[in-house]
Amino acid sequence: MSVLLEATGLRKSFGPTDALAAASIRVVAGEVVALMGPSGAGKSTLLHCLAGIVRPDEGTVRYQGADLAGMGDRARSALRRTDFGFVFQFGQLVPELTCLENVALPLRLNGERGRVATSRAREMLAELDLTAIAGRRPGEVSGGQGQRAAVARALVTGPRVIFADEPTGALDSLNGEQVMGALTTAARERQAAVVLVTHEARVAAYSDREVVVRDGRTRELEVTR
Ligand SMILES: Nc1ncnc2c1ncn2[C@@H]1O[C@H](COP(=O)(O)OP(=O)(O)OP(=O)(O)O)[C@@H](O)[C@H]1O
Repeated sequence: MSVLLEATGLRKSFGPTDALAAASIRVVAGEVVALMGPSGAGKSTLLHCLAGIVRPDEGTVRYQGADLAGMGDRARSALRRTDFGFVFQFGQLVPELTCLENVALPLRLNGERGRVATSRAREMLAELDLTAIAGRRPGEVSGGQGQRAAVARALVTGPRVIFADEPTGALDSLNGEQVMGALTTAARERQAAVVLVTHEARVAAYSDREVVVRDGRTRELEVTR
């Protein structure tokens, strides 16, 4: 199995708060990893370090062998656009754009022509059973539909890793199940890895592997599925 991401000995402080104390993790191609643990344990900070959004004070993050700290800001931003996808708790779709335009947006930002971007976005929405809402704005769809559109937007560029921070945190359990089902099925079909932050066991149950974060430290949990 090829290692996509490898973080070792991560430390990160925000003023007097040690968000990460000694965090290490490996993510291989195509696996779904859940970062579990109590509120304030450092899960989101770890996710942000892995995605090159936050720079750790100590330790290294390697993506396909390349140290993120050794890349310039532009190279890191380009990597986030081409190789990574993101799903957050509150979708963060652009409210003025339709769902179709939202899903096409990452392709447009990567320089894809409008017609090609629209047609791929349409296919992605269809795959997630969202054709009916293509022309609606995020304010005109349900929370679950909006989150699935956010999943479509994260997947449309064909990323190698999808980072999902509490993607079902604002949903009821039925919608949460649908979003997790859509995210993990589509990711597995594409051999994309998913790094998922959650504190809910039923959400973590969609993962292949659980890593517990406590007081900024990581611990691998043995799970049998
Ligand atoms: N930008 C920031 N500035 C100051 N403190 C921060 C910042 N980001 C995180 N922290 C602090 O670092 C610690 C870890 O936060 P983090 O968000 O990583 O935890 P978490 O496990 O994701 O929590 P939750 O489950 O509540 O989202 C917390 O004490 C938090 O208050």
